Amino acid sequence: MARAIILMLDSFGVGAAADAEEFGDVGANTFGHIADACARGDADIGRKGPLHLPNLERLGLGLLAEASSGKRPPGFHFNGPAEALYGFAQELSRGKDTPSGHWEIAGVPVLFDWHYFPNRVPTFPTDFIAELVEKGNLPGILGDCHASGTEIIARLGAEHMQTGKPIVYTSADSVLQIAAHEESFGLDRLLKLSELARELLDQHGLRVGRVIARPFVGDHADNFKRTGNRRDYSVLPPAPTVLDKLVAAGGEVISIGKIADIYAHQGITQKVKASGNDAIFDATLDAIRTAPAQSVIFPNFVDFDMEYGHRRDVAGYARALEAFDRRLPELFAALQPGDRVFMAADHGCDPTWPGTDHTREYIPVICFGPDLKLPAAGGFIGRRDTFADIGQSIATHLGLPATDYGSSFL
Ligand SMILES: O=P(O)(O)O[C@H]1O[C@H](CO)[C@@H](O)[C@H]1O
Ligand SMILES: [Mn+2]
Ligand SMILES: [Mn+2]
Repeated sequence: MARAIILMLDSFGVGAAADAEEFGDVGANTFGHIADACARGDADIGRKGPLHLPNLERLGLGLLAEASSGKRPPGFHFNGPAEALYGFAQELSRGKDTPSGHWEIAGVPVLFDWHYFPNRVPTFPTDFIAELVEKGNLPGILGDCHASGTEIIARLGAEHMQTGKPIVYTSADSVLQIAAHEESFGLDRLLKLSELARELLDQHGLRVGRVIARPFVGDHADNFKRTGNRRDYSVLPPAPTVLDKLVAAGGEVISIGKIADIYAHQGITQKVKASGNDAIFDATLDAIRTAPAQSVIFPNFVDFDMEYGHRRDVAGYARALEAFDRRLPELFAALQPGDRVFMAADHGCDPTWPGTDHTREYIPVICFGPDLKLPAAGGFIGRRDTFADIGQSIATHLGLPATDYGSSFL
């Protein structure tokens, strides 16, 4: 029975990509810089000492990071042979955003330019905001700027609760985010407003990747906290992905966490709601135990990005990686013959880098399965020219029509 499990470690980059200069990201390295900080003793909060990822290390993580960044991360001494195919990939898509990375992994790179909002105040077009205010029955909006989502709710959350004006902001990504209080503004109202924003952007011809609803709770700047009720409203991928091809062939695609939102609910047959890396890991194990042949099981481990990368929380990122690694034996035990696990990321988000945005990096590519025969010479699959090599390998494994981009490493 053939199945594919895609473990998306959101933002886990392994060193500046060849074109990092165009993004101001020369020298960025999410994995390498976390390992450096841990080795220096600078990430001893809730954990201690060098970064310890023994399971990922045996799958080739240290080896591939040396190949992608030119430097073996400190503490990673395993010289192989790795228990997986391992390599790293360059992104073909023009943006370093989540949809571009995800769609490319599924065989569809984004070769057009998204619309980005300029880094000035106001950031959004005035006619668009006027229409949003009118059609959304709003007293106005707050924000209208670039911001980090946690900082802006601390700064404007109280005013939002007093005035009823939602907080509308963006970042270096092609996103429009709306933060509003779950109770005082109302979750349903926020979701409807986000849908309206999506429609209006499309009508205004603004090719914005996602509108993101960011509900939060709390009653004071010190305790405002975003909840798991986040929703992303994406445009459709520009061509059928390997997920669409599997669905067309009668297979199952099981989204765990925010995957369904990222693919605009296309090429998905089951949606499992889960929030937080641990709950997502649990749901992944459940799906591995029950999914039929011809399935893709696709979780996104978003905490790496949302809770630690964007927050520039190095110790938190290290803790989350170590927690993920500790749970891998549960996954190994649940796998069945014919299963192939594809471990990847969608972009970088170096927690030591200036600002709070993503970083243009290579992603790790790791593939293993209980009955996958590894070449005697070792499983290094080199530098892949596009993330789409993963989608193409999935198409090969599941016997689906080839995707337009990528070459299979299986
Ligand atoms: O700062 P927060 O609101 O977490 O926003 C981040 O999350 C967005 C979507 O992943 C990114 O575009 C980035 O701006
Ligand atoms: Mn992402
Ligand atoms: Mn992100």
